[in-house]
Amino acid sequence: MVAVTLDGKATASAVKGELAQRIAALKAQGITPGLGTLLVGDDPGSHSYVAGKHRDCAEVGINSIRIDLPATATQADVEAAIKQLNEDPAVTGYIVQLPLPKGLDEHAALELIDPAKDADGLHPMNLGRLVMGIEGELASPLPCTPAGIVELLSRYGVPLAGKHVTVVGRGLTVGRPLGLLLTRKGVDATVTLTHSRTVNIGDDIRRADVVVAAVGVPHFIKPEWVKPGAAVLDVGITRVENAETGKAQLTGDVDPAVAEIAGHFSPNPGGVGPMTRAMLLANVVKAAEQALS
Ligand SMILES: Nc1nc(=O)c2c([nH]1)NC[C@@H]1CN(c3ccc(C(=O)N[C@@H](CCC(=O)O)C(=O)O)cc3)C=[N+]21
Repeated sequence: MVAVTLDGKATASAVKGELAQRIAALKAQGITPGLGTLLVGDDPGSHSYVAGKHRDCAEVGINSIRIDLPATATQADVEAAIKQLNEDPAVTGYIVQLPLPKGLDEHAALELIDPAKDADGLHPMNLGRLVMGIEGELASPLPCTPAGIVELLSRYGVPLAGKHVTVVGRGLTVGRPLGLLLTRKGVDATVTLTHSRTVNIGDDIRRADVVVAAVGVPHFIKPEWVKPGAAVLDVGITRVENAETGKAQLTGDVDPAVAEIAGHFSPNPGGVGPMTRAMLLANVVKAAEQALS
């Protein structure tokens, strides 16, 4: 069997097309949504992701505001930049690109983001609202990668209600909030959240109708662990240097042989990454709409 590809690039394009219409409606009312990014240091991966986010903004008609700080920036520099983004009326929503360079306090930085401008949904108040299952007006913006995963599965008709999802990785941006999202009323999956200290992880993966790999270990998920027909999403990515060319190569968390066992498979790149970016734009548009009402 060859798995159906969960094409994140094409799906993200469709999402962006829908957002462009909502952005046009906002502009007709005199409002242009703005996405801010704060990037600290010179990690090439982070630079490439942030550049992608600004390209997306240009494509759909969102203003972008970019603050880049050198690797030598202090915690006070980072906090001053956050204050500036909180106060800038052109910024509807923004993100602090993670990880911050060693020595800087990410949790302290996230706490300082104005929760109403938190385009990642990673402020403690917004994560708390997600835990509490608050809906409507006060609902938190959803963390972008988890929201992108749920949106991608939904657009391909992969069911989640009553299904068993095994999430591999408990990080702040993917695994931990994904568990919260998948178990919400209306999504209704049963989740096993696994991590580096899980014993016999293959057993947890073999039970799953949907496997989400977000560990950052190249080709960690083995074909013999996957139930035939399961949906497998490859989220983690590692830059591995090619021994011959010396060029950095992107390698996902899933062994490519899994594509022959799975029923649906999201590649990396071209899978969840573009969806993450589309959900970020969606959070900014939603924040602009809410500021209006
Ligand atoms: N505050 C914060 N929010 C984030 O959402 C966040 C973050 N920090 N830190 C790093 C991770 C990683 N991340 C990606 C987003 C898009 C792609 C993406 O679009 N990837 C393309 C390839 C891009 C390339 O070639 O470099 C793809 O998968 O096809 C990848 C990774 C967001 N993150």
